[in-house]
Amino acid sequence: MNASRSLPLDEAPLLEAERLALQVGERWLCCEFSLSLAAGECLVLLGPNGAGKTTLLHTLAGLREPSVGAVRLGGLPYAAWSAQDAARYRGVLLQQQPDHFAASVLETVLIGRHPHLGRWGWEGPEDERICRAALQDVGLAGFEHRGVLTLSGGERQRVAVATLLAQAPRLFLLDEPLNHLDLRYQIAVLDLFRRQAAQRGSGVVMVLHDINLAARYADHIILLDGRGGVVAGGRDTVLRADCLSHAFGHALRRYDLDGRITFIPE
Ligand SMILES: Nc1ncnc2c1ncn2[C@@H]1O[C@H](COP(=O)(O)OP(=O)(O)OP(=O)(O)O)[C@@H](O)[C@H]1O
Repeated sequence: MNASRSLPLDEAPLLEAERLALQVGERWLCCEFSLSLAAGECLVLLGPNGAGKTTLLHTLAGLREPSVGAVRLGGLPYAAWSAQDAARYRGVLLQQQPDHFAASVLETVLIGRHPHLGRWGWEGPEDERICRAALQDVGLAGFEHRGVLTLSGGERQRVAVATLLAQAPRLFLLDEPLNHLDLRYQIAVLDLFRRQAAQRGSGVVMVLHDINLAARYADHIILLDGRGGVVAGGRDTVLRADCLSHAFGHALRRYDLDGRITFIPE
C-alpha cells in the first residue's frame, strides 16, 4: 500500500517551519524562527546578497535538510512524501535553468507535466493543451517550436515560469522569479502568481530583491540580515525603514504614496 495516498493532511497549512535555523559550514545564516503559510498567502524572503535566501528557499522546498528544526509540507515532513507526490504538491523555480540539450519550448514546458503522467509516462493532448495555455499566460504563444537555446534571457525565464504553471502545484517556491524580466513582465509574472493564490488557493514563497515589489505582493516577509538575524512576520511589521536599513546596510526612507508603501534609498 502506498502510504503517501492520504497526503496532504486535511486542513494543514501548505507549509510550516518550526524553530528552523540554518548553518553553512561554521556560519549561522539565521537563528531560530517559525512560519506557517496558508492557502492563498504569499511569503517573500528578503535580505542582502549572501544572507541565505536561496539556502532557506531550498530548505523549505525539501532540497536541503534544516540544520535545526523542522519543515512540514501539507502537515507532514518531506520524508513522508514520495518524490512524485511532493512534485505534484510543490513546484520550485530555481535561479538558473539547466539546458543540457536543444529542446523546443513546448518540450521544455511539457517537463512540468511529468509528475502528473500515468504509468507509461506519455504526455497526452490534455497535457499539451495545459502547456500551450501556460505559454500564452506568459506572453509566449507562438514560441512553441523555438529552441530554448535560442531564447533571450527574459524569454527563457518566462518559459521556466510556464513550466511551473504547467506543473500546477499547490505551493510555488520561486527563487528570484523576476531575473532577466523587464518592468512589464515583472508585474505580469507577480500578478500571475497572485491570481494563482487568489483563484486556486495556492501558496507562494519567493525570493525578491525589490523591496517595493515585496511591499506590493507579500502577506508575510522573512528578512535575513546576513549576520544571523531574522525578522519574520506580517508585511507591515517587517517592512520598517529601521529594520530594512539595518539589514541592507544602507539608510532607507519609507513613504506612503497613494496608499502604496514605498522605500527610497538615501
Ligand atoms: N556549499 C556551500 N559551502 C560554503 N558556503 C556556502 C555553500 N552554500 C552556500 N554558501 C554560502 O552561504 C551564504 C548564503 O548563500 P545563499 O545563496 O543562500 O544567499 P542569498 O541570500 O540567496 O544570496 P544572493 O542574494 O547573492 O543570491 C553565502 O555566503 C554562500 O556563499
